[in-house]
Amino acid sequence: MSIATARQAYFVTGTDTDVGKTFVSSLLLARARTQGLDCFAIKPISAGCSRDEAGGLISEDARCLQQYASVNLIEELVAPIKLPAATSPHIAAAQVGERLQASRVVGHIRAGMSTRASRILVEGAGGWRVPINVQECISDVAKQLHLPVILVVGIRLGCLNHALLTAELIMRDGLPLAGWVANCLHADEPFVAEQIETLEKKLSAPCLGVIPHQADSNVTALIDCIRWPSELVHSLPATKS
Ligand SMILES: Nc1ncnc2c1ncn2[C@@H]1O[C@H](COP(=O)(O)OP(=O)(O)OP(=O)(O)O)[C@@H](O)[C@H]1O
Ligand SMILES: C[C@H](N)[C@H](N)CCCCCC(=O)O
Ligand SMILES: [Mg+2]
Repeated sequence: MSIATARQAYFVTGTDTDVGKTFVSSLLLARARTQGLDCFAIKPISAGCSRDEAGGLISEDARCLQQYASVNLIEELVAPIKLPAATSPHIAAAQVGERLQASRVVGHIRAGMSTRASRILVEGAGGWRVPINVQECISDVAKQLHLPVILVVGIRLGCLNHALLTAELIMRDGLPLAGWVANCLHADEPFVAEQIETLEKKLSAPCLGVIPHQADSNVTALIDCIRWPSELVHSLPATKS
């Protein structure tokens, strides 16, 4: 098995909710797919699910991720925990009389990850320290999985503080930050280049891509804007012997 086809799995977090974790994960899947790699993503906790005609819960994130995956997982594996309220997972769970537990969430993810693939993503819920119960956060799920982390930075005013705090916490939690992605959420955002330059200087992990605002949300047109962390390793210049 070559390095390119060896299994690589990452936990995808963001500087906040709605910063493009699903969008960037879809883009990474689309890229892996064009490289002929087996890939899929799991969205372990989906809060804010809509309802189908039969009253069943729909995880829009999971549907989007499945659309770009090349490995077709059953819905229960892609989106094992679906909650109707569009709020923090611990509140959404309490609304339906449930209590989430990191070890059980991890069990669901491991079940999904037992499917063979070269590239696997696990999308978090909101940002790194989003509570899943009174004691535990979504970061505890990532920690128990021991996965390297990809940080999606939604480029907007305030993202520098959020990105630097998140990167610091990921490393303090003992997980490697495999890379970060600058996701341009808005077409008319001022000082985009300056903010990205600041992050390049202050974050120790590599930038995996700068994703422009894409009005029609068509990720396929953007596959050259991003790299998987392993691709950066391969693009490093060879050392002289
Ligand atoms: N580069 C972009 N260009 C245009 N629209 C974008 C871009 N990135 C994200 N969006 C849009 O912003 C919205 C939020 O993105 P997304 O759903 O990926 O966020 P998220 O971080 O996954 O949120 P959640 O915390 O709910 O999982 C979506 O409507 C998405 O299509
Ligand atoms: C419902 C939403 N789209 C996310 N899935 C959950 C976001 C939780 C954010 C909690 C918080 O940081 O205050
Ligand atoms: Mg999402």
